[in-house]
Amino acid sequence: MRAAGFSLSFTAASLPLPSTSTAASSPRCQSHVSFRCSQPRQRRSGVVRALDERLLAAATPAPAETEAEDESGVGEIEDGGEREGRDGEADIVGPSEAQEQPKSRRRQQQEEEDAAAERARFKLINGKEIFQEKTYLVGVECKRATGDNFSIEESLKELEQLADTAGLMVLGSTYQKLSSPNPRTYIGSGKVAEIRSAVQALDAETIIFDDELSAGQLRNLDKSFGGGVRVCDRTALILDIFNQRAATHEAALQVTLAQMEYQLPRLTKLWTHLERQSGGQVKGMGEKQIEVDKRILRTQISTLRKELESVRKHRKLYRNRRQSVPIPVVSLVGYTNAGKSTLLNRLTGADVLAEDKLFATLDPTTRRVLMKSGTEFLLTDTVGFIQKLPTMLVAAFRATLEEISESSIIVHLVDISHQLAQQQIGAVDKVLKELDIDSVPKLVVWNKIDNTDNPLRVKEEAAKQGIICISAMNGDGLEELCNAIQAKLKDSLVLIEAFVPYNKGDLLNDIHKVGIVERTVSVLFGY
Ligand SMILES: Nc1nc2c(ncn2[C@@H]2O[C@H](COP(=O)(O)OP(=O)(O)OP(=O)(O)O)[C@@H](O)[C@H]2O)c(=O)[nH]1
Ligand SMILES: [Mg+2]
Repeated sequence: MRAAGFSLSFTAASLPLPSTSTAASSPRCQSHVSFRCSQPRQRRSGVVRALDERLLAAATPAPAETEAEDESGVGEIEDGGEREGRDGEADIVGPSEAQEQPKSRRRQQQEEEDAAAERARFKLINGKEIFQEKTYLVGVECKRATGDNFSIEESLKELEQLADTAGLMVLGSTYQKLSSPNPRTYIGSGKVAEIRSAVQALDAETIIFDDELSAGQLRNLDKSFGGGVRVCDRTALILDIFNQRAATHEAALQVTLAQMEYQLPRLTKLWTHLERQSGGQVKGMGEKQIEVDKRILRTQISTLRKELESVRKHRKLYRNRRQSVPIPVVSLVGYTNAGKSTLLNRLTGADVLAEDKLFATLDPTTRRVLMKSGTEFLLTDTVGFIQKLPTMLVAAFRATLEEISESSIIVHLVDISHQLAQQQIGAVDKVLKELDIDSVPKLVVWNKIDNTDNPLRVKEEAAKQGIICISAMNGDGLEELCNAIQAKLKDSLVLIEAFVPYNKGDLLNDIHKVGIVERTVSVLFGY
């Protein structure tokens, strides 16, 4: 008997594959506050919603200070009412009908203009209608912060970008230098008064704080600013963006879970007026109500967790099935807006949304990349990171993010044209460490080289550090990147020696795809 075939030495991986995303709609809630406005804002949408909104609407009486403010506001906006009064006085001196008519026409015109301006504030973002709330931003610069961190100006600039992504209209911002944030009100009482004046002058509707506020801080700030202004924090804003952008069932479940966990300790602020009404009884109405609400919320959280678990089990099964094709997986990680989706689209011809907004991507997408050498790998694009990433969000997205840990290598994409590239690298490394995935082999890649002032100098600097420079936008450096990925993959693959009979030649094709063939020897033996 004669046997002939190829004796091969090749390296290959056997790794799990992340799932590919599918589209579905996410839940969205509406907010309700209506004040100093010529038209009711029934479709108004803001940053702290859902249960907060329902409870706030039912429970919060307008504080005296706000009522006074509202009255003046109504006077201001219902200009017509005031004029009518003045017209009434004028009647005594006898205004002619001819004089009244242009006035009422002017009033009507004014009302129409106001209504048009109000309508213009509804923006369509990701297919959802968002009301552009007028927003004011507040931060604290802690003196003990280390030099590695974002400066307060930079952090507020990023908060402004986040607000813009959420569809808010930022009117201004301020910050205070403190040794540490005030435990009662985050900022000092003088600063609270200053912000109150600024917010009134600007007619802002929402104040967003640059750090996560405790339940107590939120309650105290709510009281200080009065019921007419919504107070929320960076975490609520990020959660809101995630809520707006969640496109798959799993992402929507994860975001809702994170939102509920955020709301649970903060429910107290909504019912305190009922506690006051109870007149010092041992257990006030509010206290009972809040216990009921917390119980409802806890039940919802545990139902959500179970649902999420079953979705994940299903996805894991799907992933395990795909593991039978052992193609190495390369995960793209990086700060939000670094260009991950643009790179995936460029390398694979995928059609993932890539835009100049933060958190454009939430759900992982995986596509095949075929290199010139004939070798294939799977490239996964996933959610971007940000400094001060809310812990409940990291927890909720842990399962999605942990898939990164099952990759052969991680490509850390950096927007090198960004002023804060170094800080962003630090923030990404921190999250990778938190997720325990800093041990996966990593390739650092500088993107947006075309957007730098001096690309040549940046390339020289990168070469010194063994870093690859690319432009996902115009394709510069992509071949070099693929070669570097291939070289790095080789390190993570295992060596296999195999004998492939000539009559099983099709296997050779598969081997070339899943691994890197190092040596092929034609063998003829037998009888
Ligand atoms: N000039 C330039 N712009 C780029 C490049 N790569 C991406 N961009 C732009 O950067 C913006 C963000 O790109 P995305 O691909 O959405 O970034 P991302 O990392 O996926 O962002 P998230 O999904 O939010 O985490 C888009 O406006 C891209 O057009 C590049 O190489 N050069
Ligand atoms: Mg993206």
